[in-house]
Amino acid sequence: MSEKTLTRHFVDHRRVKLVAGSGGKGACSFHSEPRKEWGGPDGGNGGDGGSVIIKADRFVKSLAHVVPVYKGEDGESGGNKNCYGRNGRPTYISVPLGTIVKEQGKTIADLSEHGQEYLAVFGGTGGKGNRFFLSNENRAPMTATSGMEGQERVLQLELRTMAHAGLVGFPNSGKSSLLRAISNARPAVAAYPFTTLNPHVGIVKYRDHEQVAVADIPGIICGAHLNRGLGISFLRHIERCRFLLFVLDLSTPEPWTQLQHLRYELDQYEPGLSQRPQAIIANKIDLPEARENLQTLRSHVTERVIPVSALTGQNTEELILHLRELYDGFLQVDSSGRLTWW
Ligand SMILES: Nc1nc2c(ncn2[C@@H]2O[C@H](COP(=O)(O)OP(=O)(O)OP(=O)(O)O)[C@@H](O)[C@H]2O)c(=O)[nH]1
Ligand SMILES: [Mg+2]
Repeated sequence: MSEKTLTRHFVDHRRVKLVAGSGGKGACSFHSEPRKEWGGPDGGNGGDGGSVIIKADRFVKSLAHVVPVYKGEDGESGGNKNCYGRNGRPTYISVPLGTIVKEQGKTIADLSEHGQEYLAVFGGTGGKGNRFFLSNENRAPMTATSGMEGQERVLQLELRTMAHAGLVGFPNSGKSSLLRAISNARPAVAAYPFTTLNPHVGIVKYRDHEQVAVADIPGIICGAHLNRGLGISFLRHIERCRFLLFVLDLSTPEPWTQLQHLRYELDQYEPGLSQRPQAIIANKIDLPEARENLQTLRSHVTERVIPVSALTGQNTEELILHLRELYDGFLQVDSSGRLTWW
């Protein structure tokens, strides 16, 4: 599948209506000779309706296949000879890891582990057959109830890419080129802004088999929080990143002002987001004008600046090593000793 096709089919939010299955009807029947000792009511209960369950699946990468309405399977009606109706089977909606389930804007589930499930709507209970109503007072009940309706809900699904580090930068600063240079990911690269429309995650592999996931997201411009460019809604994809890699195009005049703008836009999305542990990547160091800007950039910022060329691969080792330092530093901070990221 070409990059363009992938782009078109990537969906990171969906609104879904879920209706669980209704319970089956209880049966009303008698075996022969009612009112005699050996006769009597034998209508079985209806089966319960099937629930609808949202399940995280690491092989699913987008919400594109999620349809607007899901209807759970209804329970079967009960039958004579006290036969119970079959329960409706549960309906599963497979979603990518990192999917948040929201109801009226409030988060109600966060599916971040493979196989994790959220039972979104319960199926209706099956109706009772007339056998259920048999009592000493009433030896020939004629009552059978219908099953209950399944629960109904409208939910929003939102995908938040899960990566340890997020690449943040202006369009054309070389984020995708950098991801290609340091990882196995192959996002599109082109000399026009907003080439990247969807997040891509690349895995940086180390000799000791440790793996660090890095997310490339669309470029941000001044006023993105006012919906300029592609806006900032896709910043949801770096919300979970533990550290940020600001990618600056060092060949542009005053690249440090880019950094200020980026931080401002990040904080508009979520106050304090720009303060995550970070490194500044000064890209395009292969260009002469970039080399001139490097010293001035260093004098403008206190954070570590790593000059690289995503195009030639120059100094990408330093970036890869620093990424590992950030990653190891985070693991030490996590006093629980569990390698939990999200
Ligand atoms: N000379 C030079 N050009 C680079 C370097 N890195 C990227 N480029 C070029 O810059 C242009 C943009 O690169 P991309 O990697 O697509 O930039 P991006 O930041 O992902 O852009 P958007 O997806 O639009 O946000 C391409 O023409 C790249 O070939 C570099 O280190 N040196
Ligand atoms: Mg890109």
